[in-house]
Amino acid sequence: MIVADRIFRRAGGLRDLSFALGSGGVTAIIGANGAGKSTLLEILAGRKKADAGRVIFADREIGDWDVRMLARQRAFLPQSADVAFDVAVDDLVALGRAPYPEEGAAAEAEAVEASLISAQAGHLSGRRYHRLSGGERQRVQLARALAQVWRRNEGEPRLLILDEPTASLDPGHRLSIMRMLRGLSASGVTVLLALHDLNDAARFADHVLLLHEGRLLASGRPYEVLTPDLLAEAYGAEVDMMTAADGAAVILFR
Ligand SMILES: Nc1ncnc2c1ncn2[C@@H]1O[C@H](COP(=O)(O)OP(=O)(O)OP(=O)(O)O)[C@@H](O)[C@H]1O
Repeated sequence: MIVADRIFRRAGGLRDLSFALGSGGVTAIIGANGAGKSTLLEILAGRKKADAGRVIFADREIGDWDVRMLARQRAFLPQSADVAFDVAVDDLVALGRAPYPEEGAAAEAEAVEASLISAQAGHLSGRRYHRLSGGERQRVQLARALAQVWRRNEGEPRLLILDEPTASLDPGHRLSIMRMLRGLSASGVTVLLALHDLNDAARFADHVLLLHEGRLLASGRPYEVLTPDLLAEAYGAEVDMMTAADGAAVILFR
């Protein structure tokens, strides 16, 4: 679905990053502050250019995509998505439907409502965005990204790129959103997200990419990447690994 081939970018510090991700599944990009996660996601989304290397999305170089066609197949939620003007929640989420100008009002309303519900924000319909809390805003922004790739029929290849989508959420909402993203990935949507919560990466990701100082330090299944040695190298702190009652790995930094 998406291939990064020897990505190099000076501003962002990325050095020789290569990997390939198939369709579906959840991939978590982890790493310390400044490791290059946001820069990498923006390059993969086609919003920033690499100085060298290529990104191939669905068999075509990302820069060769028609802008509207790309917007229908991949959505990107930046780390600090916000809006400068006052706007109604539903209108903000409806911006995600901009790549579908042929769509009627009823279909747009259906997409907006479904996306708000998926993002645990259905009850925020009708509110003004600027009167919401930080976590509520983050869920509405996520709904906008979901609306962008929303389909009545599942199965089409789609890519959702999310930069720390749960950073402002309380534990209950965080878990609900991670479960929802897993469900989406099971229906064929490829989910690629930057995460700081390594326990969520352990529990919900199929694949983990560990960045360290702009390089790919490790890539693989969570149990292959989330090891004490690799985490100590990437984060500069010792970790204890435990196992939760449901068998999930629990990572505790000392
Ligand atoms: N436009 C830019 N020009 C110069 N340096 C940049 C630019 N954008 C990012 N950087 C630098 O590149 C490095 C990687 O930044 P990036 O935002 O990708 O890190 P990150 O892994 O997402 O960090 P965080 O966990 O703090 O969000 C940082 O040192 C940052 O200061």
